[in-house]
Amino acid sequence: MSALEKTPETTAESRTPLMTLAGVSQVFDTKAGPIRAVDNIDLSVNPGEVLCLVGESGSGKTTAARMAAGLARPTDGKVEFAGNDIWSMNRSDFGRFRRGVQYVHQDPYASLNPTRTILQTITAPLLKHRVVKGNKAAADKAAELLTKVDLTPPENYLPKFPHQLSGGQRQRVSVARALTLDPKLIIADESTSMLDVSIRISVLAMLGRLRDDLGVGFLFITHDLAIAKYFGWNGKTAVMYLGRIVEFGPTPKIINAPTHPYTRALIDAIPEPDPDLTKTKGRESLRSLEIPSLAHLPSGCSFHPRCPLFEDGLCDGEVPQLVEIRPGQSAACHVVARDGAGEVRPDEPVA
Ligand SMILES: Nc1ncnc2c1ncn2[C@@H]1O[C@H](COP(=O)(O)OP(=O)(O)OP(=O)(O)O)[C@@H](O)[C@H]1O
Repeated sequence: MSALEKTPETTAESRTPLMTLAGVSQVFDTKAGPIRAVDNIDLSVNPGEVLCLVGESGSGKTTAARMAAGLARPTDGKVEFAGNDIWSMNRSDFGRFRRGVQYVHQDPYASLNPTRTILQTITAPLLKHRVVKGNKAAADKAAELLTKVDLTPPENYLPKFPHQLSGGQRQRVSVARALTLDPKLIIADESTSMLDVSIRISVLAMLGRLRDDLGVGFLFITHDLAIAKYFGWNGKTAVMYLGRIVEFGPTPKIINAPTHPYTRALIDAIPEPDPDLTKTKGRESLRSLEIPSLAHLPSGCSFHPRCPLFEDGLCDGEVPQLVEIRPGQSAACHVVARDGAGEVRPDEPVA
């Protein structure tokens, strides 16, 4: 049996994370010079766990996700699946890894083949990878998967082409296709951001049910902390800024008791009148709204030109490392590392 056939849940070493990014960086050559879209990040997702990756546009979330999915090779660092370095795997193990990690894109229209019916879209991987034998069994399985993503009755959807479906229905088809190969990890990259609010909520609810019923791990990417709160409350959240992780911890702590000034600013930016989120609002205001270019990163902490806690000579010197501020919650901030983030207020319901 190959090392990959033993899933982490079924082995004695059940503490092995499903997915690990260890010291991973990605450098792109651009006209403005080389940019570190992802700079030395460490992340891991345990079997069945949700890890939310949150940050503004351009913070490096998709680049990190593409490396986790094996779609891009890191410039530095290691990507491991079930404890195995994916870039040292032989072809068949790499294929098994790729089947175990499924990517659901932001734009389902771009990721679905417009010339294939939904039946063809779902049955193609089932037949190619011999999950089932024969067209009849594949069609039955496709119907079962559409039912799982609430496209019912499935026979109404199987003969249709992507353009005949709404955005929310197309995204459900993308999720059904991601489930065909019984993945261990789903990477959902802004999977609901293009949908209208009411449809977004119903697709999120469907994803939440799959998360609970299938025990599959999620790397859930969003620019919106309110969505991370909704989907990843029982999991962990990493906040990215300009290619680096600036805060990491259990989602309730990140939402209700953020320590990094950038996380606090993100929470301030949430327009929704959410009483939990507004509790932490209005603590400090940013010194600048301008996001620096990755090609000309500020020295030291790259958040320092915007940061309300900025201290001359401290914040513009060294790059701050992630250090534990409260149990299980770490932040990369010189000032918070030195002064602490204060006690969690009694009215902050930290799980
Ligand atoms: N192939 C590439 N070549 C050059 N630069 C790239 C490439 N891919 C991404 N980048 C740059 O890397 C940075 C991070 O991009 P990335 O898409 O990972 O961010 P993101 O947080 O996912 O943002 P968004 O939500 O807008 O997709 C951006 O400045 C982007 O322009």
